[in-house]
Amino acid sequence: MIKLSMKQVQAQHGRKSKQPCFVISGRIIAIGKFKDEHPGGEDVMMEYAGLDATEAFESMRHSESAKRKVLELVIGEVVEMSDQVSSSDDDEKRLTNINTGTTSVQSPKTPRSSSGSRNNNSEQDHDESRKCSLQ
Ligand code: HEM
Repeated sequence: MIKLSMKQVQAQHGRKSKQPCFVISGRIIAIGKFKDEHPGGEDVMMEYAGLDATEAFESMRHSESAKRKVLELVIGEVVEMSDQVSSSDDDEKRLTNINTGTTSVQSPKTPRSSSGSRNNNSEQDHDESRKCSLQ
């Protein structure tokens, strides 16, 4: 079972992806195998690739067996990444903000040798925060 945010479903499982999926009731559904057999046609299925198809699915008043079929095609669930972050600790919040910001662009250009002058070597690279992850 994979866990993705809605944005990731959109980015990784859209029409043109290897494994198109849509979401029904928070479940990520692989369209591929079933789309050719779908009594309502392949096109309507692909139209929702990468999107939330819950309303469309419900509005067509699918039968119980159609609903069971949906469950067979589940490959994962949608989680909103921001919900996963523990908010119990102020430090964590701060690190998370850094993570979603621009931390990755710290180039380690601290000249150790050559010029010899260590004057302004403010070693900001000690920043442990980069180890923090959103998972
Ligand atoms: C994995 C998801 C889906 C499954 C397993 C599925 C399955 C089925 C099945 C078994 C039927 C035959 C009638 C029934 O038993 O209810 C059906 C009909 C239909 N489905 Fe889906 N469906 C899915 C998603 C969708 C979506 C997203 C749409 C978009 C609108 C859609 C549109 C339709 C339509 C229009 C029909 C009626 C076809 C007709 O009677 O001519 N289905 N579907």
